[in-house]
Amino acid sequence: MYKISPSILSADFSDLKSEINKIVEGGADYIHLDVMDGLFVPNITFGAPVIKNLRKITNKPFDVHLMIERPERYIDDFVDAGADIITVHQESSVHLHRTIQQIKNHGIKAGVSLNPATPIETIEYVLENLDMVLIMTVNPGFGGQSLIKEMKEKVMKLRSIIEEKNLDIDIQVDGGVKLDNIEEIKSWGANIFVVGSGIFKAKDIKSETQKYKEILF
Ligand SMILES: O=C(CO)[C@H](O)[C@H](O)COP(=O)(O)O
Ligand SMILES: [Fe+2]
Repeated sequence: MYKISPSILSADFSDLKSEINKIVEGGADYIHLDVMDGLFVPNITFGAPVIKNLRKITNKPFDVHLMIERPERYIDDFVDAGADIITVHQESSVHLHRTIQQIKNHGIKAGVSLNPATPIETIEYVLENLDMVLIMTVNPGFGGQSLIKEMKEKVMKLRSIIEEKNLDIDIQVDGGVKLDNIEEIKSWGANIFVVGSGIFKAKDIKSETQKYKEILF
């Protein structure tokens, strides 16, 4: 039920193969891939061609977090690149329900992410179509930021809606997740934890990944 999804955003981009192998050896459940377009967020990372090449390294599920405007334009490319889960932002897609269907029609998992300022109510109408909701606990765009504690109420509210409606939806938390706060975030009701700088800025990436796994079980 509880999963770690290390984000390669803080990895050494000149050596992604060995960086990814280290998190896989450490027990990473997913590989979190942050795609940024310089429009939706003030930063640019990588796109589908890079992900397609990374696909050669591991069979671990690719958890693709799209921080791009009008993501519906690129869903097919990211599926072709090997995405297992595609998460789009509520704020980036005007026809959100249609975008989710576009993802689901490929037979992969669909997630929707909410910026810190976006309330849960904006996605209640699509919840039954989703496999995952990603609650951003930082303003998206960069790794290494501090978790916004006020997101506690949002995660707890979402968990109670999911239980009330008896839905099978993962709650992923992304941004500022560290060894010293992950247990508290787990108690809010999140079950998938994205960890970027907490893992990739550590001296021993493999053993740091193992520590996150151990703390959850
Ligand atoms: O989506 C993201 C930023 O927009 C990243 O996944 C997130 O910031 C992970 O990095 P860190 O754990 O260092 O906060
Ligand atoms: Fe992310």
